[in-house]
Amino acid sequence: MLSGVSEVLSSVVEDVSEAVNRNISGSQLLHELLSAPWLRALLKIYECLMQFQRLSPSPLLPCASGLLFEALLSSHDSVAQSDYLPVLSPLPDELPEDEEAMRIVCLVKNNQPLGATIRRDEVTGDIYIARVIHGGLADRSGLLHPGDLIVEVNGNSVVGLEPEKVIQILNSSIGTILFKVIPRSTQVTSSQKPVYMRAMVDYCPLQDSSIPCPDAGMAFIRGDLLEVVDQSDALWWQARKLPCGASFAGLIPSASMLRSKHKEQWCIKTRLNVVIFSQKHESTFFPSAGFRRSFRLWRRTSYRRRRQSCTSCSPSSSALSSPYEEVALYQRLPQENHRLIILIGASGVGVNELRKRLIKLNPSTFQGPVPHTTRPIKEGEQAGREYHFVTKELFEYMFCSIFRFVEYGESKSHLYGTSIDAIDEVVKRGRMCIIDVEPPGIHLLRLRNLKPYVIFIKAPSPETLRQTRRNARIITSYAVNRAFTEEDFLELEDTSQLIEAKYKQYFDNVVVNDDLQDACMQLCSIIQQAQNEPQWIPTDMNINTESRSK
Ligand SMILES: Nc1ncnc2c1ncn2[C@@H]1O[C@H](COP(=O)(O)OP(=O)(O)OP(=O)(O)O)[C@@H](O)[C@H]1O
Repeated sequence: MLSGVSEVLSSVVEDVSEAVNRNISGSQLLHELLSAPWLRALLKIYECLMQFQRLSPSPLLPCASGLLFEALLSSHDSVAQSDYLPVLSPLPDELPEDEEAMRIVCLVKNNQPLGATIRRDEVTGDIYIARVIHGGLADRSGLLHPGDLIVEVNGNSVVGLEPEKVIQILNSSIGTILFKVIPRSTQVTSSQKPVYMRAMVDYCPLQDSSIPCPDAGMAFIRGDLLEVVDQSDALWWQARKLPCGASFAGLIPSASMLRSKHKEQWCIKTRLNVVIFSQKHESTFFPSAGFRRSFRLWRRTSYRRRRQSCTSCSPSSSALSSPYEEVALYQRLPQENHRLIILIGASGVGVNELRKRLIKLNPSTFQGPVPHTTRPIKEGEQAGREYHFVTKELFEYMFCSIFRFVEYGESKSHLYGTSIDAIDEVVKRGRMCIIDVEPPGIHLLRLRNLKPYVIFIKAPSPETLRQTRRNARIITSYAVNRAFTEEDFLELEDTSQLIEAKYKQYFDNVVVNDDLQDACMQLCSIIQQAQNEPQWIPTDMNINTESRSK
């Protein structure tokens, strides 16, 4: 009867097809429905199930009796969805305390150094990883750490070997290097944020006998911007030079290390009776008497004397105390005061000429500070326009007690000077203050509210000076105003180099004053950038507050 369901269906379909032939309305639709394959398949399943039921099947395993079909399918689904990884047996509870886990590290050698230094324990003869260079091969592998004990390199036991011998094995390995190491029991994970610093001294690892690994050392010169990525060692830091070229860092002496090195060198030199710098002059950061012609006074007679005092290449006392200066990126906001623009250069190079031209070019933007003087006011002059006319007592008070002068000088028994207040006045008025000072004057102006941007006006070669200064006049005293001589050109180049060598760490930019027009245009664009684009500035601009109050 059950198998007859399909047969009944077939005969019904036959009848319906006859009705289709006779064009009876609706028969076509009914025929299609009854001939549908799904209906036939469904009937087939039904027939099979009925047949099984008739046979009364029993479960193969006794425990499976009573299983519901849905439960079976649900079990199948949950098994199919699970991951079954091999389960490791648990560690025994009583492991011996001196049990050491060995780690096998495989590094693929490329053109870069491995980026790790080693040291030998003099007592045990064990070889350890001393430091891992940031960004190097070993660091990027994440598998070698300072303090790891190296047991084997490429199958060679290194215990008791001289570090040089281990290096030899490492250097002679081609392709991959297999280390067997016992990791340091407590791993120190260093997650230091980089600190940005400007180098205030020069350093060359090849001339430093104390560096643990000269090959890993990084040379730098004053003014270089360094990204210090690791300061975990008190003596040796790791850093990269910015803008960043290398992917891995180099070793540099820490600030305290450099301080003691320079102190040592300084002591040796003073013992040899070599005058490195005028200690009194540098420690107070106060410029020697003498000032630029922008004060309408003359200073050139002291040219050679000044050269000795302010352009010696030796480290200054400030560099000795802070061999690195921490810096941060600063972007001036439109509502903030403009940064002070300082022009520095050898006397006669054209600093004053460039400054005057900039102001003439855009008098509503650029302005110089009004100097103070003790001389009496002349006819046609206006107080606060040409000069601030003050008494000698007030001038001396400003100079001695409140340290308000950036530069000062005396001419024909009258005192002249540029004060910080006069600079402040220009800045507060929303103008861009542009000033030329003697190099030591930079220190006094490194103030948070002024955020000075220092541009070095460099002398071109004597050859270019000869060509460009044919019609220029040099004023060597009130009485002498003459053409440049060959000696002036050589001296200009010489002094320019000396100033650069000593003060370059303070320069934000350099302009070579060859063609006057070009130099002026270059200055304009640099100043624009200084005011509107992010620049690295010392994190603490008030560094002179302390020295000035001494
Ligand atoms: N690029 C240049 N080409 C030709 N002449 C120049 C150039 N720069 C400056 N001069 C001329 O050189 C002379 C000296 O320049 P300036 O007075 O500006 O020197 P300075 O650096 O301010 O030195 P000081 O502070 O001793 O006066 C001036 O006559 C000036 O016009």
